Amino acid sequence: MSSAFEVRGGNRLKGEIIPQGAKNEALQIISAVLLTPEKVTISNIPDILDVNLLIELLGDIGVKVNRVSRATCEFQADDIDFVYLESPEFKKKSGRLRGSVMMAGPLLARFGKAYIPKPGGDKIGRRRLDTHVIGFEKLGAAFVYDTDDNYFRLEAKTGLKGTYMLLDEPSVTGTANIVMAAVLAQGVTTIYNAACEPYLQQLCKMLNSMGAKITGVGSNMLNIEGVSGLKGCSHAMLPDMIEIGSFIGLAAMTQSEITIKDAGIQHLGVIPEKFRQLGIQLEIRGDDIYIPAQDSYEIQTFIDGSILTIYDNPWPGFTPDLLSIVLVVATQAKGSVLIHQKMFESRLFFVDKLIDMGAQIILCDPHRAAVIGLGRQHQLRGITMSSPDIRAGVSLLIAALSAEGKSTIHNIDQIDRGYQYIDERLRNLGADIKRV
Ligand SMILES: CC(=O)N[C@H]1[C@@H](OP(=O)(O)OP(=O)(O)OC[C@H]2O[C@@H](n3ccc(=O)[nH]c3=O)[C@H](O)[C@@H]2O)O[C@H](CO)[C@@H](O)[C@@H]1O
Ligand SMILES: C=C(OP(=O)(O)O)C(=O)O
Repeated sequence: MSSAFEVRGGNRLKGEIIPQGAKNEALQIISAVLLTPEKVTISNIPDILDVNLLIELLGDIGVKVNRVSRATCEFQADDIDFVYLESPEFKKKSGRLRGSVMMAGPLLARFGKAYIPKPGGDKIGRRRLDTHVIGFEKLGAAFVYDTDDNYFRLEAKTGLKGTYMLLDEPSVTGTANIVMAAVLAQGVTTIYNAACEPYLQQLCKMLNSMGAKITGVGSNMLNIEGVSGLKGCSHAMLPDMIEIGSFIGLAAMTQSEITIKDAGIQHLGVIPEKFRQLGIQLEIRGDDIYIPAQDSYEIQTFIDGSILTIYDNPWPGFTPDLLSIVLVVATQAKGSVLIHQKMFESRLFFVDKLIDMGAQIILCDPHRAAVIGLGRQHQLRGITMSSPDIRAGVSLLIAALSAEGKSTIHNIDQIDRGYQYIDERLRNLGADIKRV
């Protein structure tokens, strides 16, 4: 696969775009197929690197995978290969994505053992697995940590037992992992300070349709009454809220008129409101979001007139995965905003590329960047750059599409791991972008 995008900026885009199925939901849902020997059918699967890699990994460990169409897949986990799970090949491959850690919960629950290699995913700061492992331990599993190759071996010789636990932090993948382990544990598990992103709400909905008994879905206190087995089901992924936020940012930055179709508005939480705080006009039309072409947008201040701060928080707070997008959109707004990325310590360094393009940004420290909007007084300039992580990559792509002249973005595997056919879909809206 080619590894760069060549973009000529400045085109105003126009048209409709349909969001892909949610990447982070897909990684949980596809891991959950390991919980039953029966057939599970999943639809609205995004055709992206991370998800395809997880599906491949499941196939490698013996799950029968039938890709009915690009977006729909049938899985049947009735014959798991534990020898492969301990092999160097598995360690290497599963280390390429973050989502593979969520195979551990289901495997531990159903077979009493699991392995977690050092997970991949974005290099955006420390990403510890303590919440996952301590949660499994509370359910009765023992673990051995191999410090040489960062490998966890987990075992639950006498099965898992339900318990009360208060999580140290509401980890998204950690909560998913513990929930998937607890559904087959003996007795009742209560998880307090649980993450409750729509990804998790969807996972719980799916597990309940398989016969699990989970209550409190959508809150930070989940109650799970263990059952002895789960059956097959069908599940459809929600639209990807991070893609939706990215498209809102794209429309504003390129002064384009775009309709985002079937956006699953009721699941977007504060996302539309954060873009409105940047002065962007959005109209909710049924389940679509219409963004009119806007010559300018002005960042709001707080009620007392002080400078706006946009920061991340666990759901229902604003997702950290959209802060890079908000930051890039602010570079062309009127006014100023402080972007505070609380969760990750290395996610803002990409601003040096935006500064090279002519944006006015002060990186205060690794977590905070002050953006002084250009208010369209001049355009950003195209440059050659490399995408450090998935969301910074898309933010740079948005900057390039709004910039004067040619930009080249390298390391676009980072973008492809989360955004389906992005170049083709942007070309359909009128963007000048090609893979080189
Ligand atoms: C595959 C997947 O689903 N990835 C998502 C998942 O990653 P993931 O599940 O890995 O992220 P976690 O929720 O575990 O936490 C992310 C980081 O934030 C820190 N943290 C977390 C909670 C908190 O209250 N305070 C805090 O500082 C953690 O220490 C960690 O460094 O959730 C992240 C946080 O929404 C998203 O960025 C990732 O896109
Ligand atoms: C950080 C992200 O992904 P991952 O957790 O897979 O690295 C993301 O989706 O923005």
